[in-house]
Amino acid sequence: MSDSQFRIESDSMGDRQIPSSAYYGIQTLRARSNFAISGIKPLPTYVDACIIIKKATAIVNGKLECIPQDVSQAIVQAADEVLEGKFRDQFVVDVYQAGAGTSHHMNVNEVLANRALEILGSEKGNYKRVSPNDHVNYGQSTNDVIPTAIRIGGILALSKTLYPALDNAINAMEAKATEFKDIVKSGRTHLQDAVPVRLGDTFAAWGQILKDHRNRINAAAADLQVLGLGGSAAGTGLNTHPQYRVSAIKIISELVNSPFKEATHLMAAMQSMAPFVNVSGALRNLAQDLVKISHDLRLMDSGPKTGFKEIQLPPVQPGSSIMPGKYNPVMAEMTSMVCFQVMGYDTAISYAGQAGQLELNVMMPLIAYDFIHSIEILGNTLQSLTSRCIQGITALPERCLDYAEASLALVTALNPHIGYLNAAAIAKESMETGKSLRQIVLEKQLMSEQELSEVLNLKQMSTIVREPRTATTNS
Ligand SMILES: N[C@@H](CC(=O)O)C(=O)O
Repeated sequence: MSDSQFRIESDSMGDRQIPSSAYYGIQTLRARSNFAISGIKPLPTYVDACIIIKKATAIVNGKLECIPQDVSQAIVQAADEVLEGKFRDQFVVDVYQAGAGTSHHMNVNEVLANRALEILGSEKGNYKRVSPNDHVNYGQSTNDVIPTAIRIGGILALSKTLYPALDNAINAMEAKATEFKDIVKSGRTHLQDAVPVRLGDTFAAWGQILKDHRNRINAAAADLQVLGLGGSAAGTGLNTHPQYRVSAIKIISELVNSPFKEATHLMAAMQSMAPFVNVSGALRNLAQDLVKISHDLRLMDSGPKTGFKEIQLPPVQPGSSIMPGKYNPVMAEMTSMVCFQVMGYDTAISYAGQAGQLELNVMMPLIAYDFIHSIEILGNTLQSLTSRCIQGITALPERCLDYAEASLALVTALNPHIGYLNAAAIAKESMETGKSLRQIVLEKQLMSEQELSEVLNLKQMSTIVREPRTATTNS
């Protein structure tokens, strides 16, 4: 390549050739060659969060005359361009990188500085005019910017991806609860026949489970609103203007449209990863119940000829490369796998979360990726599961009723009338002789026909007991 394809940049370690077209600079270049680890680049939401911080700090540092006005404006314009989706291929440092995230942070500083230089009519790399460290990073350190960016990234991912997906999933479950409210099916506990339930209530319960998780996640996420920006390198705020912190956080709140506030103690906000561990725990909790739900969907859909087949999941693609006409519960299978990944991320986040030392936790790049990715893949999964599976589920009411009627656990309803031991003997005889519960009870003259019909009423048995009904019964 000819020299014009490169510019020379220098740092404390010497000179390096940088491709002329690149907006990143020498620190990014070094990090890129040091960390050829996973090939995974920073998540766009994480880049957004970092750029939002840089935009807010450039505005405030300009107003406070810590950096020149024109430089401030050019950085803000550069930040806006990145937020619009430009220069995204310039964020190139591997997820597994320098502790604390200094490499990604410098990548952000360099891209903004070089684009700001262009906006001001200067050459990329002319860092005397706009410096990644002295201007874009004025009053900041990786150590306060990155924990702030993870918080903002978490809030962005929750509000754009996970919350809407959870709300859709909850609505879909509630719609199915209404649609299937009269369908009686056999309950199963220990995977053995149990007393009857309603298919609608199965979906209503899942809706409630998801609602409870949304509340848990939302409660845990309150901690993400507390920012330690302004602490700079060690939480003391060295090199920051006294009015910078409050103003920057105010602007961030406006940009994200979410009410952030200052940390009570900047060192605490820098050292402790507890907010991420806490939200990640809530995500893990959701993932665990989602695994349960997706496994239930697979069981209830199993068949078509040799399984439960109480419900039909909508076929979305041919299931087999060799078995023709087979449709597999692929959306539920995918859901389980994503949930296992979320649980894995939570384990990694908890290891990283306890690995802080003295003023800093340097494991933040891992936390940033795993935390934001967890939220996003859970959100995307729920969105796809809802639209491609839950909303299209149909029921097979006769199949459900057949199982419910065949269940020996129906005998449970006889307990209050003939006692547990008599009921157990009837169930045993029914199992051994193939006679129906009804036939045996009548043969033994334990109850009248009319009494039996009232007690062995599957609709009644599967209706959830609620306060008014209890009150009527008691009165
Ligand atoms: N993480 C760096 C500081 C920085 O990049 O701002 C350190 O403490 O060495």
